[in-house]
Amino acid sequence: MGATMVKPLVKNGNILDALPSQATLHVVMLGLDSAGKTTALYRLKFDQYLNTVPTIGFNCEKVQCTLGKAKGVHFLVWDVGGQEKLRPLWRSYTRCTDGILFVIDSVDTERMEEAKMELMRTAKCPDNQVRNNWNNL
Ligand SMILES: Nc1nc2c(ncn2[C@@H]2O[C@H](COP(=O)(O)OP(=O)(O)OP(=O)(O)O)[C@@H](O)[C@H]2O)c(=O)[nH]1
Ligand SMILES: [Mg+2]
Repeated sequence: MGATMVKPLVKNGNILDALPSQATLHVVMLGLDSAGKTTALYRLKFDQYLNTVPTIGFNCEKVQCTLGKAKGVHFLVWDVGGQEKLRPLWRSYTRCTDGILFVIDSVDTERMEEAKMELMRTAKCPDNQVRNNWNNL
């Protein structure tokens, strides 16, 4: 499992240096079905590997960073179902978010091209272009 940030919050410099303390940032987790999104979310939230079922709709958890430069920052993580029939809905989740995590199952080589296509489609969406504006936080 791996993840790529396709909507960076700042153009230059360390993203963690730019985070206001005590901020709550909205992050959307995307990726093909069975990529491991919900598993990763529950690992972040509960520090455990839990059994999952395919997500129809979304899961949402607030995760607080307790270490390092991001200490005190909260992330509201939206984990959206990755089945093909659900992917047209991704845009409505990414439109007003601070960041996107794209999760890939690195051993699923047969679907790597499909994952790449969906990642590129997400990255090219005009709503998801880089913005460099902290005024709304
Ligand atoms: N071996 C291994 N299995 C994993 C890993 N992450 C997830 N899995 C398994 O892969 C399956 C799918 O994981 P989910 O987290 O439900 O996948 P998802 O991306 O949320 O899938 P959708 O909700 O359908 O979009 C489950 O059986 C997990 O236990 C991992 O890092 N390693
Ligand atoms: Mg899921």
